[in-house]
Amino acid sequence: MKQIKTVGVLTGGGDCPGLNAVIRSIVKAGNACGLTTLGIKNGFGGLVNNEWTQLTAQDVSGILPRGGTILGTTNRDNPFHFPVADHEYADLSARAVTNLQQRGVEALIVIGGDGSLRIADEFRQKYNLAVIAVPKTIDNDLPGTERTFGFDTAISIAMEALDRLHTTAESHHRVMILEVMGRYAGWIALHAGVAGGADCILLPEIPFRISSVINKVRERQQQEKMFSIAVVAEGARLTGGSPVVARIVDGSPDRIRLGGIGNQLAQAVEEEGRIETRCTVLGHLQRGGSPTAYDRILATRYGVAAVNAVQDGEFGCMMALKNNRIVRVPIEQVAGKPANIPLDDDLIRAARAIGVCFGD
Ligand SMILES: Nc1ncnc2c1ncn2[C@@H]1O[C@H](COP(=O)(O)OP(=O)(O)O)[C@@H](O)[C@H]1O
Ligand SMILES: O=P(O)(O)OC[C@H]1O[C@](O)(COP(=O)(O)O)[C@@H](O)[C@@H]1O
Ligand SMILES: [Mg+2]
Repeated sequence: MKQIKTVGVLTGGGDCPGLNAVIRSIVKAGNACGLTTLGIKNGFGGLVNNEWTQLTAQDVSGILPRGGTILGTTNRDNPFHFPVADHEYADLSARAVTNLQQRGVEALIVIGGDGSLRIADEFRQKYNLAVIAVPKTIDNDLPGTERTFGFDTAISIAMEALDRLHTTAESHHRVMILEVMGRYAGWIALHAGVAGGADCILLPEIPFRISSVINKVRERQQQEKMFSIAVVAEGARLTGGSPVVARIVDGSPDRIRLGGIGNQLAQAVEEEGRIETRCTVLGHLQRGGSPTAYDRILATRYGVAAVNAVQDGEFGCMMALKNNRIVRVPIEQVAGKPANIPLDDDLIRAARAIGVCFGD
């Protein structure tokens, strides 16, 4: 087996805490076995536009606790459908492959989510490119792994927001609604909701009724709890309805950005339930800042595992957490597959058992 000497690494999609920890881990573990790591700036856009940066031990020094990505990222540019002019696209994937070859890059490590995985898989299929993926996203919406890094930090931030909303809700006898991210999956809402003691948790996986939320608020009032807290995932929807779209992002393959359900819910609860209600949209705070200890550890393990896969010459795989071990799963098994919360999820059951309302 030919030993690989140079790898490229890029970060794709929305940023998330722990990206720098993975980059650091790849560079350090790579150095230890004689591997040179080159950084590609700004995700797949930078691969097409030939934007590179060196990644030596010095370059990654001190980045473990830093949020974001030192490489930059984008959730737009897809090399197979690349924006070349206004509303005009071309397949520039061959140029991306040439750019890799010219730098002597023999394998590409993609740190990304579902969108990045699809692109990595297309490079593997069409060019037989040696790709390895590391599962990144605050949304935890990737199949094949029990955890993506970034998720733990996001739920910790959302939990703290819920703690803070509790004290003001209690003082004013109000309903407080927190809208969290997650795209079409409810992982952030479910985990933050349970950790933050929410009374209602509204998920994309379980369409909800306003009346059910109001009933929960009233039930609590009868128990002399004059305030209630609800967490709503940005992808949650009313029974028979669709998710609320906040904006359309041109040039992004997944053009839809969700958001707005929290304010709609607040208005409905206030009008129909006749109780003062406020909504907070947590937004990009969930993606910013320093990773938790859990995410730093997971990110470090993923980085080392990616280098091990390069050393073993095993490509076309995503690093995954299974039973607290890092394993390799074929990218083709996970790319393009949804990763929603199963309805019999243990945490949904536990939450129901302690009286949490899911709006159904
Ligand atoms: N359905 C899709 N098909 C092909 N490429 C996609 C798709 N969705 C997103 N992408 C591309 O994948 C990259 C990452 O996008 P995004 O989905 O936002 O992030 P993530 O990798 O975290 O899921 C971007 O370059 C984007 O253009
Ligand atoms: O940064 P943008 O374009 O507003 O995108 C927001 C979306 O990105 C996320 O924060 C992360 O999603 P990805 O991991 O797929 O990039 C979603 O939770 C949210 O819906
Ligand atoms: Mg995604």
